[in-house]
Amino acid sequence: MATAPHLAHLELSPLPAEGAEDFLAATTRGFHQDYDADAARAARGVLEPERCFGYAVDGRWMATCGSYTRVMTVPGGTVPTAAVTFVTVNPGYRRRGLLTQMMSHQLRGLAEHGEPVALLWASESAIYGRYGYGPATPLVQLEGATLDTAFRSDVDLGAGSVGEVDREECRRVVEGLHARLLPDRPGALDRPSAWWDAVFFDHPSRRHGGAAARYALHFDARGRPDGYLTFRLSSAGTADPGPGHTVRVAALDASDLRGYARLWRFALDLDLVRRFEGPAALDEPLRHLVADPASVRATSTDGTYVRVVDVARALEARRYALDVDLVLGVRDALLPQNAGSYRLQGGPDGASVQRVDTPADVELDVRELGTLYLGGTPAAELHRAGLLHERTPGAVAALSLGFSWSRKPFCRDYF
Ligand SMILES: CC(=O)SCCNC(=O)CCNC(=O)[C@H](O)C(C)(C)COP(=O)(O)OP(=O)(O)OC[C@H]1O[C@@H](n2cnc3c(N)ncnc32)[C@H](O)[C@@H]1OP(=O)(O)O
Repeated sequence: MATAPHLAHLELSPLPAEGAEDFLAATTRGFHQDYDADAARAARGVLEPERCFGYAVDGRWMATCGSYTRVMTVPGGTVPTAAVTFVTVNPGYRRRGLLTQMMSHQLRGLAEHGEPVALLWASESAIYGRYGYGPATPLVQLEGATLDTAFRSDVDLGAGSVGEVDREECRRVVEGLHARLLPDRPGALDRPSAWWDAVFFDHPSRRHGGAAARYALHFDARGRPDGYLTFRLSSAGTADPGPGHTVRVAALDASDLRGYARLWRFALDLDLVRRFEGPAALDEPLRHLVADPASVRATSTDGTYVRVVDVARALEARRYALDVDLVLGVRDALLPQNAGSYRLQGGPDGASVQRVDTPADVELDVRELGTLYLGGTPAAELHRAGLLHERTPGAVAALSLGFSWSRKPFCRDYF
């Protein structure tokens, strides 16, 4: 007979090297999804058991947590990053502090292992601030009517073309392109080889009512692929073959603007399609290509959340748009060893950070530092909201300019 939750003995345990099955089943249940053997196989391909743990009762996981070893692009560099995932607590065990225990345990472990930054997608935006995670990569949901999206007459589509290809051909091109485009996009993650199967995994359970994923490449004037598009058509309400589909653009990128523009035209000009939607970066060029800017509606939401686990190493990993020399006073209730005053001397060529005893120019919580870290939100905005305290006049303006970057952060990888 199952143990009653209020009588269960709860002790954090690591996930054994073998036995991921029940762990994955518990996470699936935690997200109210049906267990699917193919999806579990795909998840196992990237699972790092030594980074997973939780609470088991009667040999079954009642709370789960884990992370992946990734590297994230930051302005002008990269930083080793724990991509946090699998966070669930079984309904019988909720709201008795298990998540808080798991978050504390995980953050202490990351600090010990020297991983300076943790990153996650929050299922609900109210959960993770209390653990020092700040919303760092604003995510924009684009949508509109395809027939309204004519481009400005001065948009150059170049002399290339777009053609549909199968998944394997697209994947080969994207693998090369991703490595080339990665350094230019703060917030983006590297993709160790096992991740490519996960990125191109297109199981029906992941389609959210849409049809199977389709793939297209942009070929430059000489026929070389230099851009790609992953899309699916939502078939909701369109059982008959007439017009009325929505094209969901899952990913679109190219090494130059002409390819980018032509890929969008391909998606927006699909016959029988009347609406488009898809996730994009805050600085998505599409909004500037259309003749009628109102034809592309953009709703901003929270994307990934950053948790700075080691202030000095995290700040040294990035570069700064302008020279900054500031002392930041950082509060960190969960990782007291991370709290303190740090002198940041940085600029376009690099940065150095030292712990100091001098008074801070700006005081902030580690959560706000996470929000600032990738340059997605200016410090002045947080200051206006009362979330930073300026002790030296002008310090917030300097922080805003220094932390800004030429590209907005964006993360295309869901984990
Ligand atoms: C990175 C990822 O994997 S994101 C996925 C997160 N998981 C899910 O959304 C799956 C469904 N939800 C769950 O499994 C659980 O509700 C969890 C994991 C979100 C929370 O687990 P619990 O063990 O109940 O959280 P715990 O008891 O430690 O609560 C800690 C605090 O967070 C608050 N909290 C917990 N969940 C939520 C929520 N969904 N929304 C707002 N606040 C929340 C609690 O009220 C509590 O607040 P307090 O410290 O002020 O008292």
